[in-house]
Amino acid sequence: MESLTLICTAALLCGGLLYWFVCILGPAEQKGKRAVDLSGGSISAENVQANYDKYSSFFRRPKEIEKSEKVPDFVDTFYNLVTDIYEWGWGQSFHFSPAVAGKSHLDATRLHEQMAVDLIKVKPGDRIVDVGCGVGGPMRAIASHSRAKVVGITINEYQVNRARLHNKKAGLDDLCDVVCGNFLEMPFDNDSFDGAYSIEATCHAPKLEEVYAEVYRVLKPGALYVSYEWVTTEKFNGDDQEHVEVIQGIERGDALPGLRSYADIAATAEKVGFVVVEEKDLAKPPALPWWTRLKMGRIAYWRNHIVIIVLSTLGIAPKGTVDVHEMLFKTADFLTRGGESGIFSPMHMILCRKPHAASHETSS
Ligand SMILES: C=C(CC[C@@H](C)[C@H]1CC[C@H]2C3=CC[C@H]4[C@H](C)[C@@H](O)CC[C@]4(C)[C@H]3CC[C@]12C)C(C)C
Ligand SMILES: C[S@@+](CC[C@H](N)C(=O)[O-])C[C@H]1O[C@@H](n2cnc3c(N)ncnc32)[C@H](O)[C@@H]1O
Repeated sequence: MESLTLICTAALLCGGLLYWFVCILGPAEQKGKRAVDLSGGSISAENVQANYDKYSSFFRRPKEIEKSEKVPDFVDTFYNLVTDIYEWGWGQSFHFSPAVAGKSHLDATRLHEQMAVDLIKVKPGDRIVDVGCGVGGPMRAIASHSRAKVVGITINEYQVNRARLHNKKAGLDDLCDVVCGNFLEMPFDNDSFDGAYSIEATCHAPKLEEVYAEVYRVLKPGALYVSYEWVTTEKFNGDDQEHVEVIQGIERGDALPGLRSYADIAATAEKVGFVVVEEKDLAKPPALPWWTRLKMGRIAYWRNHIVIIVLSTLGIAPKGTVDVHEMLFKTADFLTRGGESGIFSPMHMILCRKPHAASHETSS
């Protein structure tokens, strides 16, 4: 009898512990993606490990990543590896946003996205482009908020399929369209959009000038473009070893050919012909820290790591997923350090206008 009680108590305790581990510690962010569905995007399961090794080798030989023409391919590989983990552990919007007192992460994310489309002043029925659209979290929020037609472009085919699926499920496929392509050579006509935005995407361009010039080309004269840029701030000191370690950690874990300084953004926009209307680091106080969400998730990341190890051992998650997750785990720490020290911002906002003619409009 006594051993039966012992067995029952132990079973109850184990069940309780499992429930706490999986449910109370926080289910992964989005109901849409489950741990058992984690894949290597368009990469077949048996090639995930090799592709991860190839991705990390770019950083072992720094010269590789400096070759601009290789960057889009390398970014595509990165998003094959991380897209499912992002969706599972973060949601459908692949960006940060300042925390907002009394609001959930999801609400804060939506506010940050709506601000972008409010800034470019579009009307219902206007056609706008989302430059580097991910799986379309921002696109859907922006289309519902503005009733503008949004065309997203991403280099990653797996994301195109995910985004189309989500658009359909959300009943927004009449307003949202997605194409697979390179934002350095967009498959769109000159002067064909009423507005454009990019959220934490142009940081992947080897040369910012090239992507800004493309956005400029496809915008109608008079139209506005807003971008949330990843930058090093005025607090970054290239002679400080710790600063350099943090910034290189961010570059390695986020497929960046090299973070640029906040001071270069407006000059680049002007160089391609834009008139700069406004420039502001949205991470600066009184905005609340964007990195608290990342920092607070640490216990859940441990839980996620164990789940991934188990799934990978059972052959459910592709071999290599553990390495990818470990890389993201480290990246979360570098990003948090970048935010806390103030040397890095993922939301340096620049708002620009394509002038009506090659006129002499001046920046405000
Ligand atoms: C703009 C970019 C991506 C920004 C963020 C959306 C992502 C940057 C780091 C990512 C993550 C780090 C830790 C992961 C965690 C270990 C895992 O268990 C669950 C997913 C993470 C939280 C993941 C989610 C997305 C990020 C926050 C870059 C690429 C230009
Ligand atoms: C961090 S994600 C941000 C996605 C989206 N803006 C969001 O906030 O959810 C960066 C996006 O830029 C896209 N991207 C990067 N380089 C690109 C390129 N050369 N051409 C097209 N898309 C690119 C990636 O495929 C990815 O969709």
